[in-house]
Amino acid sequence: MAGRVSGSVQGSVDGAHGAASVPPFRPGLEGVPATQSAICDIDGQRGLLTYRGYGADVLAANSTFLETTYLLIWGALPTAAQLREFEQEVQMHRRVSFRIRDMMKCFPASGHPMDALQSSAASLGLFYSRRALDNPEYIYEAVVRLIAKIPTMVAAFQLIRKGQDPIQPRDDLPFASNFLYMLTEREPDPLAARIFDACLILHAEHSLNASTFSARVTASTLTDPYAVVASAVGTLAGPLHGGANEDVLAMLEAIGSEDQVEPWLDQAIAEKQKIMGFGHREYKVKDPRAVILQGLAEQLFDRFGHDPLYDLARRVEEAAAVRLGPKGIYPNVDFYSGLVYRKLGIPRDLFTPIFAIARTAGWLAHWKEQLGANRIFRPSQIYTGAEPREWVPLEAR
Ligand SMILES: CC(=O)SCCNC(=O)CCNC(=O)[C@H](O)C(C)(C)COP(=O)(O)OP(=O)(O)OC[C@H]1O[C@@H](n2cnc3c(N)ncnc32)[C@H](O)[C@@H]1OP(=O)(O)O
Ligand SMILES: O=C([O-])CC(=O)C(=O)O
Repeated sequence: MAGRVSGSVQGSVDGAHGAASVPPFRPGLEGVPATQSAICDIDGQRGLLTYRGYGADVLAANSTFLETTYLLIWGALPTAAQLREFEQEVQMHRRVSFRIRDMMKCFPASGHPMDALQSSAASLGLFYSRRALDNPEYIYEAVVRLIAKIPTMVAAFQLIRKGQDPIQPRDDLPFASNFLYMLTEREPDPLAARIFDACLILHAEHSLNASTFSARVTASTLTDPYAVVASAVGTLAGPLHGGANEDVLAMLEAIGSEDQVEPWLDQAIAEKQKIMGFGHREYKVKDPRAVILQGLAEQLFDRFGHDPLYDLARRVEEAAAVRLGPKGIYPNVDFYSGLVYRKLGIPRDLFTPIFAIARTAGWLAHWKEQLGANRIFRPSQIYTGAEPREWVPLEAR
């Protein structure tokens, strides 16, 4: 049967017998504006990314993750006093209830840390479920709690699954250093901490990507911010989105050596496989974040020793440019981030949870923006199922 649009915008899909004009169906909503937003802008032809008008490259070089979080959520750079207060509040709320830690001890150690994070993020709603969505203080407190506690939960699951007790956050350490400390039980090298903080800035926001769209749809029902973040975490986990960062390293290992790059790519492209860490709905050039992350990886290699997987990654980029470049397919943010995290000694299945730590800033900025001009998301669909038909009793089927 021909598709039929359900809902209040009626008319035929092909326009043959309906007076109302129906927007064309675009799989994946490609090019369809689904919201208005003042948070982030992407110029996908020139490879430019700004948060609230500031270049992401400028922020990565000069700001901190908490300052950038403030900027994203409240729209302007904080004054020194505002930043100090925000940092102190976040620091005071880093601890996670022993009940949540005990719950995490019941999770299977073999489970993926993104699943552990989604469940623990949602569980925060059990403790702080009050919804005062029109109260700026409630918004501030919820932002502080989520930004502060998500990293603690990621680090806690890492230690719990190794059979250890989670360690408490260190009040004397800034955000990035404290996370690395909670993960590794060692105070990180200052360069490593600075580079990690820059990675968080680069992953903090990216307009209406799949997980942020999820966050906004969930927010539009006026549910609590813990449910908003939990639904976004679940969306980020998929291999077409944030989950690609761990698959990139698996792909590089599968390729194995530089002489295998071209035959491996040729076969993968012939089999219509997606090359992980390549391609983007918005960018038709190399993702500007990939350029910066590559530079950060090189800084780490200069200081802590080279990684031969990086040479392989560069060969893949070169060979892929010839084959996929003409289609506008280049490395995205996930291509080089794993090499940075690997050099920092972070286990591979924590790459996407780290992405989630950073993106919580963007999700919350969109949550707040959605609440400011809310209308529930409820698009229409094109029905392609059966025409109304007669019920057939079980014994007659
Ligand atoms: C944080 C992030 O989410 S960044 C993205 C992380 N995801 C990945 O790295 C996974 C690999 N990449 C992809 O799957 C895609 O490029 C996405 C999901 C990022 C974007 O998808 P879309 O905009 O829907 O592009 P779509 O999948 O329709 O691809 C368009 C064309 O480019 C090709 N293409 C896109 N990405 C790739 C890729 N990574 N490798 C090979 N071919 C690709 C498709 O096969 C398709 O070709 P065709 O027109 O000949 O059929
Ligand atoms: O924008 C997208 O579709 C995916 C992405 O790069 C991100 O979320 O950082």
